[in-house]
Amino acid sequence: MITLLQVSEIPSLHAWAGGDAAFERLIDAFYDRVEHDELLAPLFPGGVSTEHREHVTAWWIEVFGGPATYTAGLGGYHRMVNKHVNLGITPEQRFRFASLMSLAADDAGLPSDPEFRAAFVGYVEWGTRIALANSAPGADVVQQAPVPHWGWGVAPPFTG
Ligand code: HEM
Repeated sequence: MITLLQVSEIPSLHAWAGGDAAFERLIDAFYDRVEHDELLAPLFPGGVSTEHREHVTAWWIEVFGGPATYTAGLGGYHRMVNKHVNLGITPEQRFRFASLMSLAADDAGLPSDPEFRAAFVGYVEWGTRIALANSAPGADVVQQAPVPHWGWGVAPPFTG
């Protein structure tokens, strides 16, 4: 028998993933892979700093429904978007970035259920395509927007 959750009972993706600690593991695992990747490492000369890892972790936590620390303390969407301006990300780099994110989710022991991973890769696909577009030289970049709040999409968590 299938149990349907009331909308108010559906956990955030942040809670389902395991809270802040899960995103810290995810982003560390991701950048550990980036540092050894021939396509992505050149974007981070000298390696990926602890500060960068912490900032990106805060972004992901906020997007997935945790505390809004990136907006409150780091500069929000405006800061993030300007970090990508003029990077000139190639389609190959975008695809590698998205692929390493999925592998890092396994490395970090994030939930592997189909619903969570569908939402996860949905955000990765969306975010990397926006980063690619914004990074093109001369791109018309939207400077101010709320940090997105990602959700479960069409498939809320399966509880049996
Ligand atoms: C879901 C997609 C993405 C998210 C959520 C994301 C998130 C972020 C955030 C939050 C920052 C700023 C960190 C800070 O505040 O200091 C950042 C910087 C950066 N991102 Fe992304 N990013 C994405 C896609 C990409 C892609 C596809 C690439 C390249 C292949 C990329 C390369 C970089 C680089 C090189 C920086 C550092 C720039 C600098 O400090 O000068 N990002 N990213």
